[in-house]
Amino acid sequence: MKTQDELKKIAGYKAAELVEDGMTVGLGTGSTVRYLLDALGERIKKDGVHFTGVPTSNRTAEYGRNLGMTIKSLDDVDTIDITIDGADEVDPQINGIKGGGGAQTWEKLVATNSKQCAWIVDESKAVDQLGKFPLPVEVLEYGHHQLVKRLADLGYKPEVRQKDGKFFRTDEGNIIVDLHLGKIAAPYDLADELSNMTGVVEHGLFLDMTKTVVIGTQNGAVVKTK
Ligand SMILES: O=C(CO)[C@H](O)[C@H](O)COP(=O)(O)O
Repeated sequence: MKTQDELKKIAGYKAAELVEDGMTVGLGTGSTVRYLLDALGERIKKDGVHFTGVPTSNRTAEYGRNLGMTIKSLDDVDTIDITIDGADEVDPQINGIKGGGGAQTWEKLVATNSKQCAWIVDESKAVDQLGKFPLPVEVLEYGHHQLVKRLADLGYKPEVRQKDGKFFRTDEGNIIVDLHLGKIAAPYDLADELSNMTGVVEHGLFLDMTKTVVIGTQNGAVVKTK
């Protein structure tokens, strides 16, 4: 029986095959993406593959640079050929929840500006319905008390994310409110509702953003497309 970590590695290494010489590649964030980066680092060393990485977090930028990758900001590239990123939950329509690592705003910006996207997950992330994983919402600190109250009044069970006894901070210096929804019956409506709330920077519902998911399973990598 392979561990969850081994399944993440299977997905990350498989997805590294999607990267071709000369591409500009959006690089996601998280522990599964680390395996992707390791695999790409090996391809740089062994095969001399050259690509430009556009990171979705400072963590990914640093990890990639240490592996010898050329790293550029989204603002310094014209197009992104493919973005490969992790996810916290993926449903059968290949919609997902992202932001467990608090990077969903940059992740969505990079994904939105990519010609194609692929997600890499271990099989525990494949669900029938989104919502068991708390939905991360990046918000401005200013006014967050009022926003959290509003979210609570809507029944969304908000919780301000903490780290080491302080607010968790995104790379933009904002805070994260996790919504404990249990299940999301109408993800498109919820996405619109959250996007329209003043003070919300970006939420972790990623709808119709990718057609491909690479799943690490006990039987190897399974690639699902729609
Ligand atoms: O959205 C993310 C970070 O904001 C990650 O992709 C997501 O949380 C999955 O992480 P992991 O691969 O560590 O399980």
